Amino acid sequence: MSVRVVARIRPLLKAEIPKDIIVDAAKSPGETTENKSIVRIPNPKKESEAFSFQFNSVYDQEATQAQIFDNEVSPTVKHLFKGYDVTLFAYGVTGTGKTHTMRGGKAMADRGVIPRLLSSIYRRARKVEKDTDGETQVDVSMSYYEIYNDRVFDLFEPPEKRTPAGLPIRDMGNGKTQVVGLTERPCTTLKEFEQLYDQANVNRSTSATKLNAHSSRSHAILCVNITQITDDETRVSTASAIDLAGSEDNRRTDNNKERLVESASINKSLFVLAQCVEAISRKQTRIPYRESKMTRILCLGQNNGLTVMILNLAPVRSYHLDTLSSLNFANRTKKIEVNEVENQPFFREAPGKSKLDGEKPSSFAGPAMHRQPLRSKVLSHKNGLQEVTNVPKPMKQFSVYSDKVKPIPRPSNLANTSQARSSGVPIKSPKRTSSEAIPTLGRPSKVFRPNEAVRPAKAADAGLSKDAIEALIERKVNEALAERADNTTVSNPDPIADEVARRLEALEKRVEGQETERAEGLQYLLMAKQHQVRGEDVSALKMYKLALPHFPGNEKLVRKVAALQERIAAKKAEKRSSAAGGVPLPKPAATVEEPEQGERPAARRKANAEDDESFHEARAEPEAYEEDDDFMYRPRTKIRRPQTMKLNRSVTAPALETVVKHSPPADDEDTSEDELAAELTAQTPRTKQLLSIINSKDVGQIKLLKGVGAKKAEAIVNCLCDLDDDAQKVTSLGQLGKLKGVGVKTVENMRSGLGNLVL
Ligand SMILES: Nc1ncnc2c1ncn2[C@@H]1O[C@H](COP(=O)(O)OP(=O)(O)OP(=O)(O)O)[C@@H](O)[C@H]1O
Repeated sequence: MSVRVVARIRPLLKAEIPKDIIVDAAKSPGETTENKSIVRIPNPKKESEAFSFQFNSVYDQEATQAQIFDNEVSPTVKHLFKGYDVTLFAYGVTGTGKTHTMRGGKAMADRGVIPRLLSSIYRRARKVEKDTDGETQVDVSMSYYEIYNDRVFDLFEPPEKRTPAGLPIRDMGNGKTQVVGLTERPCTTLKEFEQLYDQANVNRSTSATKLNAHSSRSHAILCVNITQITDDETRVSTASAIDLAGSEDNRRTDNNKERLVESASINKSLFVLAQCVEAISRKQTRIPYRESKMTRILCLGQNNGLTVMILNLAPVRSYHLDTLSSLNFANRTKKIEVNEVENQPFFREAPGKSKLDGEKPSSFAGPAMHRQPLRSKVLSHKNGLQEVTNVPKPMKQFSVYSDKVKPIPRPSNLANTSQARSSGVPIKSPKRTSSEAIPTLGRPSKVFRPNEAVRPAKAADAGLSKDAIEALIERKVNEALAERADNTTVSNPDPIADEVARRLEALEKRVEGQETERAEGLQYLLMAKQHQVRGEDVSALKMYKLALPHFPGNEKLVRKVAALQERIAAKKAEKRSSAAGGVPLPKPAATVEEPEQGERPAARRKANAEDDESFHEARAEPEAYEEDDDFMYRPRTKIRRPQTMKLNRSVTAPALETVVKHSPPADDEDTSEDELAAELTAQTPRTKQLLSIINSKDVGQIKLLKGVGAKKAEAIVNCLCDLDDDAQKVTSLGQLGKLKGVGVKTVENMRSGLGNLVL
C-alpha cells in the first residue's frame, strides 16, 4: 500500500490578509461527494497558470480537527489492534500548522490528532476487553523523544539531565530502528497519557522565530505501544505520531546563530528525507536513510503497516515557493509503497504466567525483541486480510494539473476517486512544458489494480468517446510495456552498480558505527549504571545484558548480571510473600525495591551505588588498546591489527563525552568506568598526527597527505570551518571520514601514507 498523503491548508493568521491567499482546495473533476483532493497554486513564473496537485484528500481552511481525525486517522485504529503498526507524520514549512494538527490546543474542539488517537485507542481497548470477557488485557505504554540537531533525546528527561551526545539508535533489521535506553511509561488512562504527554512536551525544544512564535526546533516522535495479552499470546503493535520540524528559508527568518544551527540541522534532515523519497520513487537501490537520524528512524518505505502523511500548507503568497516545494515532496511521497505486514503475536512459554514476568516491555528489550519475525501478510493465516483491503487505497499516480484546457480526457484510475476525471482539467507538471504534460499521465502505476483495467465496453458505458477509449487503450498498452521495462530493470540489476551500492552501504554503516555500534557497549554500561543509581534494577539488568556481547568473556560483568538477577528474584519473592500476607523476608542489606516506572527514589541511590559492584573487569587487558583501535576499518593487508582485538570497540568523541561527563561522582568503580572509556578511546600516535594535521587547517600540509590533492585539502578546511561546534575540529577518524568528500577510503589512504610522510 502507498503512503496515504493528505493536505491541510491552514486558516489565515492574524497578520495575514485575504488578498494574499494563493492556495486553495478543489474537488477532483467528476467527484460527486464533497471530498476535495486537489491543491491549486499559481505558477510563480506565470500567475495566469495554476498548478494542481492531487492527493488522497485535501482539507481547506475551514476543516476542523475532528474532521481530520475522523477521516484520516480513526480508520487506522482497528488495524492497530490487529497487529499493524501505524505511522502518522506531519510535514510542512515552519508555521504551517504541523503542531496544531498533531497536538492541537487544550479546548475539546482544538485537540489534535494525537490526543484523539489516544482517546480512540483507550475506547477500543475497553471494547476488546469487554468483548472477550476480560480474557484479553490491553496495555498501553508510550515513549516520546525528539531529534534535535541530529541527536536523539528522551522527552521524559528534562534538558538538564540529558547526555549531550543523545541516545544511540540501532537498526533492528526488520525495517525498524530502536532508540536505546528510552524511557517507556505505562499509561492506563487518557488522563494519565495527557499528563505524561504535556509534561514531556515542556521538554521539547521550541523557540520563537520570525515565522512562528512557538516554532518546534526538533522532530518529535511519540510511540504508543499497544500490548494485547491473552493466556497464550501477546501481540504488540505501535502507533507512531511524528511532528516534524518545519523547513525554513533563513532569508526570511532573521535567525540568530543558535537558531541558524538548528535550522541547518532541520533543513538538512528534511533534505535527506526528500532525497530518500526521491530515491525510493525512482526505485534506486541505494536510499540514503543513514545520512540523518530522522530518516533512519522514519524509515519511510521500509517500515511496515499503514503510513499517513499530513502535508501542512499555508495559504498565503509569502510561502509560495516553499509551498510548491512541499507539494512536490508530497507528490513523490505518495508513490512510496509500504508493506502491509502485521506484527505476529509471540506465544507465551507457560500459559497463565504473568505477562513478561511482570516486566513492562520496553523499547530496548521489549516488543521488538519478543516478537516473532515479521512475515508477509499473505502468508499469515490469521491475517484478517479482507479487512485490510478495505482500507481506502491511495492513488498511485503523480498528477500535476494546470488550469489550461487540454484536449485529451483522462479516465480515473485513482482508488479514492469514484469518477473518471473529466477532460476539463488538463494535467501538467510544474517542471514540464505543456507538450510534455500528457505523457505524465501515461506513467505506469507501480501496482496493477483491477479497477484500473477499465474495459472499453465499460468505458463506453461510462459515456467515453471513441477517441477517449482509444487513448485509454494506448495508455494501458504503454503502461504495460513500461511496467515490463521496469520489472526488467529490477530483475536484472546492473551487478556493478549493485556492488557499488552494497559497498557504499557497508562503508556508511561502518562509519556510522563510530557513533553507534562501537560506542554501544559503553552506552549500555553507562545506562545500566544510571538505571541502577535510580533504583531501576530491572532496566539496569537489561542494559547490562545488552552490554555483555560487547565485553565477551568478562567474568565480572557476568557475575554482575547474575547477582542482579538474583536480587530481582529475591525482591519478587519478597513481594509475593508480603502480598500473600506472610511475614516479609528480611531485605538483604543493599537490596532496594524496584520502583514503579518513573519513580526515582533519591534515598535509595546510596544503597544502590554501594551495591553496584561494577565491571572493573569489563576492561580488556591493557595491551588490547596499545594499538590504535579508533579506526577499525583498515585494510587488513596494509595495516597490522592488534593481537588482542576482543575489545576493540571505541567511542567517538561525543560518546566519550557522555561517559565522562555523566558518570556519577567519582568513587572507585566510577573511576574505573572513566578509565575504561579513556582507554577505549585512546588513539595511536599515527591517528593523533593525522588529526592534528587536519585540525591545523593548513592546506599546504593537508594536501601532502596520501590521496589528498590541493582541491580536496581546501574542501576539508572549508568543511572544518563549517562545523557546528566552536572548536571546528575533528576528534576521531570516524568524524574525519564523515566530512564531505572525504569518506572511509580517503581516511585509510591518509593514515596509511603517514608512515612515509615527512612534513
Ligand atoms: N488549522 C488551524 N487552525 C487554527 N490555527 C492554526 C491552524 N493551523 C495552524 N494554526 C496556527 O498557526 C500557527 C503556527 O502553527 P504551528 O505552530 O502548528 O506550526 P508548525 O508547522 O508546527 O511550525 P514549526 O515547524 O515552526 O513548529 C499557530 O499559531 C497555530 O495556532
